Amino acid sequence: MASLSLRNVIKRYGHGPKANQVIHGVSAEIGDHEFIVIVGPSGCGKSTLLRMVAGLEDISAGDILIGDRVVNNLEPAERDIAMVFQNYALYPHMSVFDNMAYGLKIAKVPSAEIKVRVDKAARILELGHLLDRKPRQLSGGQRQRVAMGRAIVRQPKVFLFDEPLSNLDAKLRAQTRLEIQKLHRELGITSLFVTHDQVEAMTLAQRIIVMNGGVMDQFATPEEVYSRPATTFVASFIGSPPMNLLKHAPGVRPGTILGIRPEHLMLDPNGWSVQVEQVELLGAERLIYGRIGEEQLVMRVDESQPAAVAGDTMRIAARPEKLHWFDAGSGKRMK
Ligand SMILES: Nc1ncnc2c1ncn2[C@@H]1O[C@H](COP(=O)(O)OP(=O)(O)OP(=O)(O)O)[C@@H](O)[C@H]1O
Repeated sequence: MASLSLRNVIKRYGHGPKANQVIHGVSAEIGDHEFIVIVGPSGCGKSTLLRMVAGLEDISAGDILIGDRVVNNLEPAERDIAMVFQNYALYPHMSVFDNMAYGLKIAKVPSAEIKVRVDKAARILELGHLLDRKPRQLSGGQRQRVAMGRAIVRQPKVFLFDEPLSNLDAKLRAQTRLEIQKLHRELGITSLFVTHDQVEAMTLAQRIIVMNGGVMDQFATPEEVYSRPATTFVASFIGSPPMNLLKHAPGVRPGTILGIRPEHLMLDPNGWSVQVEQVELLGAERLIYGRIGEEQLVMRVDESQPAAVAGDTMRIAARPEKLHWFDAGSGKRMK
C-alpha cells in the first residue's frame, strides 16, 4: 500500500494556441490507507484527474507519485493500481472466477496462488457461490462486485474508482456504498473515488476533493466541507437543498455574500420579513421557499414549527454562529 501525491498537476488537451487546459494545477497529499472522493459537476475534470493517476492520460505538467516513486512516465500496468469502472467491463464469455483471475493469469501468477487470491476476494465480496456463473447470469450489483473482486485480487497499492455506482438503482447504490466501506475497512487500500453525487462523496470519503472547472476548490473532511465551505461553489454544491447565498438581504455589505444553510434559519419576531412562495412536505420536515425582496431563500423546518402556506409572511433569522461570509468577487470564504 502507498501514499499518493499530486503536485501541481496540469492537463492540456491539444497543443499550441489551440490547447485547452482542463486541470489547472492540482496539488493533494493523500495518506496511505486514505479513502478520498473527488466530486464535482460534469466537465470539472474528475475523470481526467483519475485517468492521469491511472496512466491512461499524459500529464502536461507537474508530478504524480505513488509512494515515493514518480509515476508520470510509467505505463498503467507498472503503477500498481487497479481501476473499477462504471460499466464493469467484464468478459461476457468467462465465468466469475475467470473474470477475477484473468489479470493474474496474464501476469503469470501461479495458478495455486490465483485460486487463493480469488477465493479470498470472493469471500470478502460474498461471491463464493457465484464463481461458476457468467456475467449475464448476475444482477447489476453482483457484476459490480465481480469488477471490484477483479481489482482486489491484484493487490494494488492504490484503488481507483470511476463512478462505479452510477449504473445501479438507488437501493443497490446505497447497499454497494456500504460494501465499499466494508472493503476499505478490511483491506485499507488507498483509494481515489470519482463521483458527481454529493451524497456518495459525503458518506464514503475520509476526505473530499471538490473540483470546480479544473480547479481544486477544497480538500477537507466531509464535516469541514459542509460546515466551512471554502468557496460559494462548494457551499452550493454540497448540501441539499443548497446553502442560501444572499447578496442583497438587510445587513449584507456590498461586495460580500452571506451564506446560510436552510436548516440554520428559524422563526424570529425580530428577523427578516419573508414572503412564502411554496412549501414542500418531506415527511418529518418541510422546505419553505420564500423571498426577501429580490432574494430567494429556502428554510428547512421540522414538525415542531408552525405550518406555513404560500402567501404567508414569516419573520425569520439565522442562527448567528452558523453564518458564512464570502467575498463576492472571488467567491472565497472570508471567515
Ligand atoms: N480527449 C479530450 N480532448 C479534449 N478535451 C477533453 C478530452 N477529454 C475531456 N476533455 C475535456 O476536459 C474537461 C474535463 O473532462 P472530464 O471528463 O475530466 O470531466 P468530468 O468531471 O469527469 O465529467 P463527467 O462527470 O461528465 O464525466 C471537459 O471540459 C472535457 O470536455
